[in-house]
Amino acid sequence: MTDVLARAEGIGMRYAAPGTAPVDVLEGIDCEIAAGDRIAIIGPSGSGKSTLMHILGGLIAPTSGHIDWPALGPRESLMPVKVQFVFQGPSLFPALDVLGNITLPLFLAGHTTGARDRARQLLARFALEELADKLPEELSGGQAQRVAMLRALTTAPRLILADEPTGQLDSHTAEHFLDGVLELASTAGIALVIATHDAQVAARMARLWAMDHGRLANSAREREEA
Ligand SMILES: Nc1ncnc2c1ncn2[C@@H]1O[C@H](COP(=O)(O)OP(=O)(O)OP(=O)(O)O)[C@@H](O)[C@H]1O
Repeated sequence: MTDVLARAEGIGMRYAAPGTAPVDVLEGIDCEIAAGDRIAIIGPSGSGKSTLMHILGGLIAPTSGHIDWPALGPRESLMPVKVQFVFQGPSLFPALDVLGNITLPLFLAGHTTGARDRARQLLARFALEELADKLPEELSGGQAQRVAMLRALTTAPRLILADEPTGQLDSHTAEHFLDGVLELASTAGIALVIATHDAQVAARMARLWAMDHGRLANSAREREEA
């Protein structure tokens, strides 16, 4: 059985809005995510990190190249159980409390029994249990980011793609939170891909992908380890 979760070959992404010149935001990207991988994607703003993650998780299709998910199946089967996203912007549903938000993927997948208990345990694991009944508008940015990550963990997906998941946390809280996430991901066999501008977060991941103007350059660290 293959352990390749996602495999991209020659991926390109061209945005073409009516009346404007087309823009190539990704070009010629080859990459692979294996089961249990820990990958940091770094690179300047606008270099294409989010776009690449959205393609790798099947949220959008590339305009050129090929992508498949050998160990997961067809694109339409990926979400919400096998692949989860943590988006850069606010992504919690305003009308649901924190428990409702965390359990949403479980309900969508039909796993209703014990869902709220499981979510409470997850919150307690991160000392966030006092947030359980709060609405998203009552949370700080950093609390909302952590709840979004817990929502991604709740179905124990094979792959989580997280866009700047610690961007609104102070460095101590970010490190502590990441410790817990990495531990849970290891226990549950979840591969984690994180786009980050935080060097300390990137250093915690086993592999480093460096994006530059829509291209993926193998980083020094990955070259050294090859
Ligand atoms: N839907 C879209 N239509 C047109 N252009 C887009 C679209 N989405 C992204 N882009 C452009 O693609 C480029 C790459 O954006 P992307 O968000 O992938 O970069 P990023 O590296 O994640 O940036 P950041 O670090 O600021 O989050 C940017 O120039 C952006 O303006």
